[in-house]
Amino acid sequence: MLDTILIIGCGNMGGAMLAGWLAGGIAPSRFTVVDPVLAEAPRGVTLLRELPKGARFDVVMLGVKPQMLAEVAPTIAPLIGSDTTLLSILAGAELATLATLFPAAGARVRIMPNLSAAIGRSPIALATQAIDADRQAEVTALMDPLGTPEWIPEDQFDVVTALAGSGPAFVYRFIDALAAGAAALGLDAGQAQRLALATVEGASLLAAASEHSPGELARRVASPGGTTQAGLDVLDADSALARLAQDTLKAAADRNAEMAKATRA
Ligand SMILES: NC(=O)C1=CN([C@@H]2O[C@H](COP(=O)(O)OP(=O)(O)OC[C@H]3O[C@@H](n4cnc5c(N)ncnc54)[C@H](O)[C@@H]3O)[C@@H](O)[C@H]2O)C=CC1
Ligand SMILES: O=C(O)[C@@H]1CCC=N1
Repeated sequence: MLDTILIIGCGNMGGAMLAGWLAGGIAPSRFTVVDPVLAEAPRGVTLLRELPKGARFDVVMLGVKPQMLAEVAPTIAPLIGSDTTLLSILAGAELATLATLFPAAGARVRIMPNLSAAIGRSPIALATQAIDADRQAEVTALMDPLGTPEWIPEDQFDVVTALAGSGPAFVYRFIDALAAGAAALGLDAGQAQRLALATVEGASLLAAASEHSPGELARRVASPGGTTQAGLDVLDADSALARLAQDTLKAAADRNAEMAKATRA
């Protein structure tokens, strides 16, 4: 059973996952957080400034910056034994690196969530090696309150990190760009922001709930010869948006591969 959970590094992403677990009804008493900077932990969660000595946890989740892994790993390794499931959300930290740094772990799982874990709506990509089926099912169950867990081959982690991990930032830029474009055309800036956000929220929810693909939904918005088609023609000219999206994802995926190289132990 994955009852007790130690989170090492509870910043933006670790904090979002903790918030999602608590909102999903998991008892706060199951969580211990180690973070030297975090001002306070949610009620009922134990907050430590240093790693506990001699304690054992069913799950140890790494939530520090990837650049810190080599420095902190030797102090974390004594906490990890064959009864420990090691989870890592570190972009670019490969399973082979985790195996070198934490050889005693009973299981090691690489995870790529995003900040929507806080509201239980994150894609959760997972990769592992040589895990027994029961423990894998327990990890999936632990991730369920955070969104939609999907096990994927590790060699797809660069692109999945770009899409699912970094993706919210790209969507936020798109919202801002829509709002700025509308403001430039004369709409009040605050109103433009509200309308842009509500439009993206409604469109996403409808796409998620609909039996139709996003492409078909776009077709349904666009009356032939109407306003939408005039706008789509700009996005589609020379595949402008598609190329921009691909270039954006490629830059993020390439950076993830570089970070993996730099993090390799
Ligand atoms: N921010 C995001 O949307 C996503 C981040 N990630 C990954 O999550 C990890 C953390 O990223 P963020 O939360 O954005 O960074 P962050 O800087 O917000 O969080 C890192 C936390 O680690 C703490 N910390 C520093 N030294 C420590 C130590 N020695 N022991 C324990 N805690 C320590 C810091 O006080 C901070 O709260 C990274 O490895 C990143 O690749 C993965 C997916 C999405
Ligand atoms: O920007 C980063 O490196 C992390 C990984 C995915 C989202 N944030």
